[in-house]
Amino acid sequence: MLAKPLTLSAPGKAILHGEHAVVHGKAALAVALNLRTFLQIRPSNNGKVLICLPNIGTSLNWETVRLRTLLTVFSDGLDESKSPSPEQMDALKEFAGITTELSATESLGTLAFLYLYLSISAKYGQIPSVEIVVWSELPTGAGLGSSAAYSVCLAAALLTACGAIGCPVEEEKSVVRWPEEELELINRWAFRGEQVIHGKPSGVDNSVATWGGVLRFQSGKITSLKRVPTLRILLTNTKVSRSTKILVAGVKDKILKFPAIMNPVLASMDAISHECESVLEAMAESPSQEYYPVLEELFDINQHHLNVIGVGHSSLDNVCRVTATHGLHSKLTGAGGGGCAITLLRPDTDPLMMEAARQDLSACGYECWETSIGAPGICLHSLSSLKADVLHVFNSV
Ligand SMILES: Nc1ncnc2c1ncn2[C@@H]1O[C@H](COP(=O)(O)OP(=O)(O)OP(=O)(O)O)[C@@H](O)[C@H]1O
Ligand SMILES: C[C@@](O)(CCO)CC(=O)[O-]
Ligand SMILES: [Mg+2]
Repeated sequence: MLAKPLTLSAPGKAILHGEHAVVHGKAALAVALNLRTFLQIRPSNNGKVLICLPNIGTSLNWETVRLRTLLTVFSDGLDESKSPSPEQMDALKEFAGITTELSATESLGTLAFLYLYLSISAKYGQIPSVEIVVWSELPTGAGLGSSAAYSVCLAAALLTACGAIGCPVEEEKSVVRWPEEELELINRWAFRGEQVIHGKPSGVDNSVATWGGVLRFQSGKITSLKRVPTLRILLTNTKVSRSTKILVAGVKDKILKFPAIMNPVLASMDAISHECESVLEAMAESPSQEYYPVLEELFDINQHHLNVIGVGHSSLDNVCRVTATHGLHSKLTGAGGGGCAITLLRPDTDPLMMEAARQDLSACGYECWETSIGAPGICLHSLSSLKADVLHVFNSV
């Protein structure tokens, strides 16, 4: 099916408000970042499937005839709205020889790939021999949606290789996107990849990686915000590792243990997302500095809430404290427990003060960088449009 190599990419995301609450049916506001995951898929004629994941130091390959033996486990319930079953996951773990020797990072990335490869192959009756390389500008497991960008890239590449979606070509365009109904299919399959990695994802991260821009997400309903002001955001990676799956499970336990205490907190997080959306709309309508104190206060309140539901970390509190000494407001983003924080910058934030804040954060061992928001979702690239560092990775593996 695949005639030539394809290169595609999907963005990471930052959640402004609503992380964790969104898993329990509340609203989240999320923005696509200009940090992306790139995937190259190449047709192969050696009867093997190879996956190379340089970010996590993994390179694995399997004979397609061996993969074919697993298809029966994946051919019941071919509806893409089904969740991965425990039997399917056990079969994959046994096949891939996943034991405690493999780190969770490697095993989850491998399992998500095998799950999507076999489910999409079973559904569309193809078992393509391909080589796949995935490389990301995003830190892995740091709250910026690396798992969703990975799942969206895999879903788009495998659906294209199996002929389930077309390969959009527009002469003279360096970047092209799939039509809306094909994006919906990519997003549905990517959600299943996220289920392998996260356990119980809400779907917000894969939706942002698929559609890009700025989204409100609630109970599976995706609304693109058409008019948003230009926001400046500083990202800080505390480099404290954590797992979204474990954090999401911890919040669920707390809600079950203390429903009367936790549910009002989730309701308040929902109200914060709605309030923030109204403020962003008003700012887009008539830009004014007067909205910033409101956005900053919402960051502060939500950061306290996230600590209450048990997803804070001393390193994240430290980012808030350090940035506050420079008059800036921060909160964790994504699953928390370490990983990244976001700091709101005003259009007129003094560059010297910003530099002082960055130096203080670096002195704590954190990495920080300013990012722009609202990047495009999953897209196909022409080789000539790829940046040198991305090309270098693909040419060297
Ligand atoms: N580029 C990549 N190569 C291989 N595996 C990846 C890559 N990016 C993400 N993964 C997989 O995703 C897992 C990290 O997912 P996790 O959901 O815990 O973090 P995140 O998506 O970065 O943060 P959050 O979900 O809070 O936004 C890794 O352990 C790995 O299995
Ligand atoms: C923590 C969480 O709300 C966001 C992770 O980026 C999980 C999810 O929505 O799937
Ligand atoms: Mg994730």
